[in-house]
Amino acid sequence: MPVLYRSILSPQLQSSLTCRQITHFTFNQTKVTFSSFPNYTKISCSMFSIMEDNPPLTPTILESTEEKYSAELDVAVKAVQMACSLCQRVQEGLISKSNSLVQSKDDKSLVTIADWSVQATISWVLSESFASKSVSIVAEEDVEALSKPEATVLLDSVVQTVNECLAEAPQFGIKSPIRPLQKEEVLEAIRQCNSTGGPSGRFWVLDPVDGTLGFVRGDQYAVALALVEDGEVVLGVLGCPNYPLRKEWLSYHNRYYRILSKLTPPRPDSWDRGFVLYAKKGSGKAWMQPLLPQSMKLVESKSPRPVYVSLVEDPALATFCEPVERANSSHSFTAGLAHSVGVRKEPLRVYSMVKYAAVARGDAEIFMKFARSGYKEKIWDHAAGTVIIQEAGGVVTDAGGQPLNFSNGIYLEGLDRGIIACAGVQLHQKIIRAVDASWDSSCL
Ligand SMILES: Nc1ncnc2c1ncn2[C@@H]1O[C@H](COP(=O)(O)OS(=O)(=O)O)[C@@H](OP(=O)(O)O)[C@H]1O
Ligand SMILES: [Mg+2]
Ligand SMILES: [Mg+2]
Ligand SMILES: [Mg+2]
Repeated sequence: MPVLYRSILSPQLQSSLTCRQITHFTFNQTKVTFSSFPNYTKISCSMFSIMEDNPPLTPTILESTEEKYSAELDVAVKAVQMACSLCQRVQEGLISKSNSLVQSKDDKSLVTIADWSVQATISWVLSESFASKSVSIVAEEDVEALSKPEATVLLDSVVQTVNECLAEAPQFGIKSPIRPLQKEEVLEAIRQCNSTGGPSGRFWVLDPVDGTLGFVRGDQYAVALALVEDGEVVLGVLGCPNYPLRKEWLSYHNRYYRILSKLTPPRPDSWDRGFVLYAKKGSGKAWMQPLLPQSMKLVESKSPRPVYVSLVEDPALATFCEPVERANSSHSFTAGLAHSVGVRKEPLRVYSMVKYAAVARGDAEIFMKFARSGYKEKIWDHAAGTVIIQEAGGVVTDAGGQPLNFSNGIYLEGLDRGIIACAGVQLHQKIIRAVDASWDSSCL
């Protein structure tokens, strides 16, 4: 059994080390590094013991990552909190009024004023907060449709929505602009998110509204922001404004359960309805913060708390989640996989990266996505969720067991077949083996 010598860790880490955190180190003879989970080099608690004596050879002393990226994480969480508030307002408006503010893009997917407004707002906040460093952002939306002469009403709505949100910024600890942003400034903020990523340097990755279909249906959606440095996701922030009090509600359509179910609807101020999850790579922790702004009365109950993946290893007790739309992931293939590994529960079909949140929080054990051949997964659909699950103790790879590659532009280049995220290594290995066994006979 390999031995992890406590003395080779920095003093700060020595004192804060817990069993769960140790799963976040990788080990080879003389060096312990924070996990990037290359293949299966991750070692789990059961695979080594902790010794208090001197290390065998001259070890590398680990530095704490506590300080690094703290300023970025702080701003990112606040920006996502603001974005969640913006989205809640727009979603209520969409459901109660009209659909005129929902547009179809060239690929027939949807975009709404919330998508553009969140992108503009977060872009503005990041640029203002890190003015000294040039801020590079990869994001989903562009200004093409918004800049057309016939899009004046749409653009006006976006400008208004952005300004309403920025006016509330101080409640989230962010400075408002000195005057409302003009149309051209809003367009510029959206346009500025034109980075194409890559293997070196630092860039933010933003999906302003992930699961736009869920959003317009009054259901689940997420705001996802990540920071990538030298090809690695170092921060992930995931806002899930509609995440319900009880996990069973995740699979219900919001309006459906509001109208038809006898279940008590989630209270707007309750801890579990809506939150922001976040994690810093290598910290061994993922955190959940309820939605702000904080009501003064609830300040104490609104401090962040850690989340952990589920400890369930028995497939029969595991829940797997997947996209709602068959067009986005093969339900029949995942049903076959689930059956062959012994998963017996019905799949939890949920829009957006809320699926990553469900695994990170321990509400589900597995997330699988197998898009049709030819579809290339985008980095903004996975970056934030990946680091959050990993830091909460889980595993995220492609179907070949390789880590997702965020270093090659806007797509997850080289992705082998699909994405598999699991609470634990054992479940993950079982699914990877099942994919290999059934892939050739699948029609994917
Ligand atoms: N054909 C196809 N195959 C796979 N994936 C696709 C496809 N088309 C789009 N997308 C991306 O899927 C994102 C939505 O994923 P979801 O998990 O929310 O899907 S689902 O609506 O629950 O079915 C969605 O993110 P948003 O556009 O941010 O909503 C897209 O980036
Ligand atoms: Mg989209
Ligand atoms: Mg998306
Ligand atoms: Mg989106």
